[in-house]
Amino acid sequence: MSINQHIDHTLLNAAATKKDIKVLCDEAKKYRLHAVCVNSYYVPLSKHFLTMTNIKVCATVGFPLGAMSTKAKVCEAKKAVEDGANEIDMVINVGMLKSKNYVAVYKDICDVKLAIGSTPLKVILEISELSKNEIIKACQICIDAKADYIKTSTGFSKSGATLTAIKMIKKTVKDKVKIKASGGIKDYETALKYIEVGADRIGTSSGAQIASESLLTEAS
Ligand SMILES: O=C[C@H](O)COP(=O)(O)O
Repeated sequence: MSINQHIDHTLLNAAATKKDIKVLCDEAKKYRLHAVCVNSYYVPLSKHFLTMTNIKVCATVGFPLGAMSTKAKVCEAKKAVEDGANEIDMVINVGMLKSKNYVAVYKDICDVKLAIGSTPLKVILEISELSKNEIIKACQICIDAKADYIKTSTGFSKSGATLTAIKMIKKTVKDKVKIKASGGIKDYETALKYIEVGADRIGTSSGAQIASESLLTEAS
């Protein structure tokens, strides 16, 4: 499979306009990317721009802090799926993980999972905020909660994905949960490295750039 089918082309800035979402969707169509990833408000508009294509729409939930009530996340996730979202990217309750309230973290994920049925659920850990042990604990909770993907980062914290973290996550989850590397992945070469160490999906605001570089590389 070429790299374009691993890419969630992402636009999550608060100031993103309808025009910006159209550009995002047009780029996803041009390069036949796997999905666009947008804030949940923009799901209907993205579905509209992607009509008659098989490009998925991922909606973020509890983004970017993950610090709201589980009920609020459930409500946002349900509405996004009703609006046509094909995948949900939710942020864990980072504060509860760091407080060792693992039941709250688990329940937060389980309740969203239950609310969205068979829609794939990606759980964002925000690894830049976590120690190595906290990342491993979060991975184990994601396995127990039957998350479909572990996603490293929101792209809104001090740093994003690292190859070291992906290797550690892969070692912990093996093939039980897929991995989405995200945050700071800006070029084709870097994206490939993430796939080589175990990422199944790349979340990036540089999806068009990466896909265009991959075409140039294949052509040369
Ligand atoms: O969800 C993915 C991230 O927001 C993308 O991060 P990025 O803007 O650093 O590419």
